Amino acid sequence: MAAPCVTNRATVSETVCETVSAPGADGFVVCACKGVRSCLLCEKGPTQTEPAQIVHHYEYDTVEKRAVCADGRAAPFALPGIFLWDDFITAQEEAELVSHMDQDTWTLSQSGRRKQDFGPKVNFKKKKVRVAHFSGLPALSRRLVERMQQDNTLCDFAPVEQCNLDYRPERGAHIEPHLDDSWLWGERLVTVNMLSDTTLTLSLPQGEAELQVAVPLRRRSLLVLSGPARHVWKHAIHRDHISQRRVCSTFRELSKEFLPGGAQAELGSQLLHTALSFSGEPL
Ligand SMILES: O=C(O)CCC(=O)C(=O)O
Ligand SMILES: [Fe+2]
Repeated sequence: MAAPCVTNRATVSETVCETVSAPGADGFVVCACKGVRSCLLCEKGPTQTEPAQIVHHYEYDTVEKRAVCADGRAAPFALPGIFLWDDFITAQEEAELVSHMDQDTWTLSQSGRRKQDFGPKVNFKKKKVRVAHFSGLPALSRRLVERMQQDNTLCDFAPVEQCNLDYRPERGAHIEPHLDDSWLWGERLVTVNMLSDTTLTLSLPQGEAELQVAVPLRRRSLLVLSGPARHVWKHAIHRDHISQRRVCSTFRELSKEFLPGGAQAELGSQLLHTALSFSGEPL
């Protein structure tokens, strides 16, 4: 595939992140980055870079549902597995949701993010799930889940986990390109985007180069990733796509192994029962 819309991508090399004990400008006390992750609190100078990589830039056309070369010089291609629902929530619901989140504790996470988790405690490496402290999805999510189920794409969507993330530009918050787990988590990843517009970047190696597709995420919209967009393309939120505070809630369903007929169906049913009680407190 010819793709002339190109830049060089400098890859950040490992930044060892010390714990910062003084409060930052925004009142946060420590940084939680580990390994290659970093944020503006722990980056004390320019980070070292590895040789630049060629990147071919595309934009996701939400009407045609395909990736279009940013300068129009290469052929568009289909990118299945992206569903966008604009104005999924109202401005009033958004304010209420974020205000509730802000009454709970936000836990520091990697790459300058903060998070709140409503779900089982999971060790993905050891493939262990602990249900003990899980009390369900938050009460306010009941209405959101019921609304999701009104669309064909999500009519049988039954989430067992909700993760709220808080991204702020002053912390350089972002999320590195990654694939979500698919041992425990099922086909659809559903995210509600709040407080500001942003861009989700999908990436795929292409020989020595990389394809990147910018997917616009409007404030108050809902995004579903499935199929190739969930399992083949990595997803990321780049630091320079966070220009104002952004909060999102990601809902995840169970994989086949944890559904009726699967080897861990009993555990799955227990998780679903708890999740959909909507009486959750953050872990
Ligand atoms: O911030 C987002 O929209 C994506 C979050 C994400 O990819 C994740 O939590 O796995
Ligand atoms: Fe993810």
